[in-house]
Amino acid sequence: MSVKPRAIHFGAGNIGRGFIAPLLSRSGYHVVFTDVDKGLIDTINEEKEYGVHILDTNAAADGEEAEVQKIIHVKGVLSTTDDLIREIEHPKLKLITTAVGLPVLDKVAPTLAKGIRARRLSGGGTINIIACENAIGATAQLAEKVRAHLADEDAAWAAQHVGFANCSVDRIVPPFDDADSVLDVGVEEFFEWIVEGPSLKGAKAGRLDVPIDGMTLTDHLSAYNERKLFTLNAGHAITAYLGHLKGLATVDASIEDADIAAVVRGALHGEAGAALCRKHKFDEREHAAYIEKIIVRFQNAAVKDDVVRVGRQPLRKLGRGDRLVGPARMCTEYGVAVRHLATGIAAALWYDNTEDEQSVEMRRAVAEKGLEKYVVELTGFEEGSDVHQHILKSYKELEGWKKV
Ligand SMILES: NC(=O)C1=CN([C@@H]2O[C@H](COP(=O)(O)OP(=O)(O)OC[C@H]3O[C@@H](n4cnc5c(N)ncnc54)[C@H](O)[C@@H]3O)[C@@H](O)[C@H]2O)C=CC1
Ligand SMILES: O=P(O)(O)OC[C@H]1O[C@](O)(CO)[C@@H](O)[C@@H]1O
Repeated sequence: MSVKPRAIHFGAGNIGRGFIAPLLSRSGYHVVFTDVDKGLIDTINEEKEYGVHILDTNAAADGEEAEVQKIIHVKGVLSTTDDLIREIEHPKLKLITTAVGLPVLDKVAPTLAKGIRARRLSGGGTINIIACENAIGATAQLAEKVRAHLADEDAAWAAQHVGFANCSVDRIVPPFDDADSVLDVGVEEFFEWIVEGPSLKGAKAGRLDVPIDGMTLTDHLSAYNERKLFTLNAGHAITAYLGHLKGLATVDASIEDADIAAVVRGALHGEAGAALCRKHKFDEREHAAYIEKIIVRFQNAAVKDDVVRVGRQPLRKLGRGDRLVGPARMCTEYGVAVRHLATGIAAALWYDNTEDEQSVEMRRAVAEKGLEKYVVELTGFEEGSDVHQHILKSYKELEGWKKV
């Protein structure tokens, strides 16, 4: 039996293979992927390794080959079988992570509950669970869903032996098909994984028994979470929706457009950034540098990130606490005028992609309910309020941006 500590990662997709597993693997964990996709799990078990290609725009411009990091000795188990429950019982298991998409946590929760019960009955030790999804408090949401499936004695055991820690994950990992193996992934060099330290359980409370190289622990996660979601994700979404409107295919092409870059910079520096600095007391100069570094990441042509990937599921992205309406609401709370963010929200409302169910539902609702009422329903900004008016005004103006 391997003596290595083990980690199970739910979702062997882009973030799982391209971000979380590489950090776990280089920190000495044996990584077990679990996924609903049988073909993917079979391939993981056949190939047992894959490459992480670092997509660096400068190297690509100089005609250099991308650096490839090999991830070896990985294993896969199908998430719908009892093999997964046996993995959760495994005495060497230390950590469970997820990157499946926020709505899928509903499906992961009953399996985790079953695994926690099995672990208790088999005398297993303490584990930690971290949901690496693009949402504030994703692990807390998962914890609540898991508890709903636990019997009292299992819940009592879990309260002692299972840590649920929220986190913020940041690395752009688009779909990648420039390699021979379907398991290979292409990633930007940058990454940031910030985890709520006080929620971790183990030999020493507040930290992992086997630390992860590249993971930062913090006592102030909510500030970092909002900083990331309301900057990286906000700017990314605005770039994608405006790019789509102008008929541009990728994020790098969109951010090269001067009109789009002006809206993105206006939204991030003068609005979301101003509100974040007021709320969390971030140093203004450091925050401005953080924003500009993100814009350089968007400009990375080697990443070739499709606007339809970044704009996927617009209704989720228009959620009240999410990347567009969230910072706009924070602005109103901290006395910052909302203009460019209103343009971003309007651009999201224009997002018309028949292959995206949420886009279809949203465009139908705009037509059936009328924009005025629908904006109130989605954003909570009252009809006639300053932000509501600016969303409507931008929506009209953006019609002129549409590629005919
Ligand atoms: N791709 C990126 O650059 C980033 C993504 N994220 C977040 O990470 C999460 C995953 O995103 P991606 O990796 O891009 O998606 P993806 O679609 O590449 O991977 C998701 C994987 O989850 C699997 N899955 C679906 N239902 C499952 C279930 N019930 N049990 C186990 N596996 C299941 C899918 O088969 C797929 O392999 C999302 O919440 C996303 O917002 C966060 C930061 C960066
Ligand atoms: O994964 P989501 O929430 O649909 O949004 C795409 C966003 O997530 C990322 O994949 C990573 O943070 C970004 O590339 C993008 O802003």
